[in-house]
Amino acid sequence: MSTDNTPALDISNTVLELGDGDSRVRALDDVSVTVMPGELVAIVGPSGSGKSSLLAIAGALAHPDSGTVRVHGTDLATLSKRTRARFRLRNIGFVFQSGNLLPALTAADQLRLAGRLAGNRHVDPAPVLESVGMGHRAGHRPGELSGGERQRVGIARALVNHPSLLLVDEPTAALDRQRSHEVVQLLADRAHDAGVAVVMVTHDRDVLEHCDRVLEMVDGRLGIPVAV
Ligand SMILES: Nc1ncnc2c1ncn2[C@@H]1O[C@H](COP(=O)(O)OP(=O)(O)OP(=O)(O)O)[C@@H](O)[C@H]1O
Repeated sequence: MSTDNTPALDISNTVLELGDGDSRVRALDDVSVTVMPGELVAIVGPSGSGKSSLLAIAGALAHPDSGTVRVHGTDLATLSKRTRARFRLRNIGFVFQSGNLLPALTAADQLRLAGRLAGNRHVDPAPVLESVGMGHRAGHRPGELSGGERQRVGIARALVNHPSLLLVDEPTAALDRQRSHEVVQLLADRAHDAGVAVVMVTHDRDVLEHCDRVLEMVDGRLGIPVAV
């Protein structure tokens, strides 16, 4: 049961082990973190420290060996495979490194498809594209867009079903400095204005100033907050 004080994401004492035999790795080692609606939280840390694994369990793409993951009060482990897929489509948005758009679809159709997959047949892409400054590019395919524009369409697609939680993996990897600031400022605005909880993995220390909290992962452990 969720209330206004319910965290958008509540990860508690999770352990995730990957691989077999001698190559078995503890990707997450007793990780706990709570993110409230309206917060933009950055996760930084060295390569292999477990950042993607954290996003994977938060997005119900992987299941921890122990510990719990709650999204807006729902314990993901209590959902059947089918219900979990529907829950993910409706409540969690994903933004990937380079937008991850389908080459053949216009910006508007990327959003319509995301809506339909979540059971939303009557999505109106225009206001969502407008909200990320892409209203004038609704009819363009990814090949006709710049890297920053593609990333914005990717964010619009992730927002089209009004998720309570947005999981963002290296959104600035393909962008120059100015575009990087614009994209992360956009994520901060969505968090603060629409109350979406945003968890962003990044190597880009330049953009941390836009974040409400920065947490560092080292060897599968989530450490103390980093001062920005
Ligand atoms: N499928 C897998 N099988 C075995 N080990 C894995 C698997 N996926 C990841 N790992 C290991 O788990 C650990 C955490 O990986 P993860 O991808 O979460 O790190 P990361 O911080 O996201 O790294 P990067 O910044 O390079 O993307 C690493 O030691 C990695 O080698």
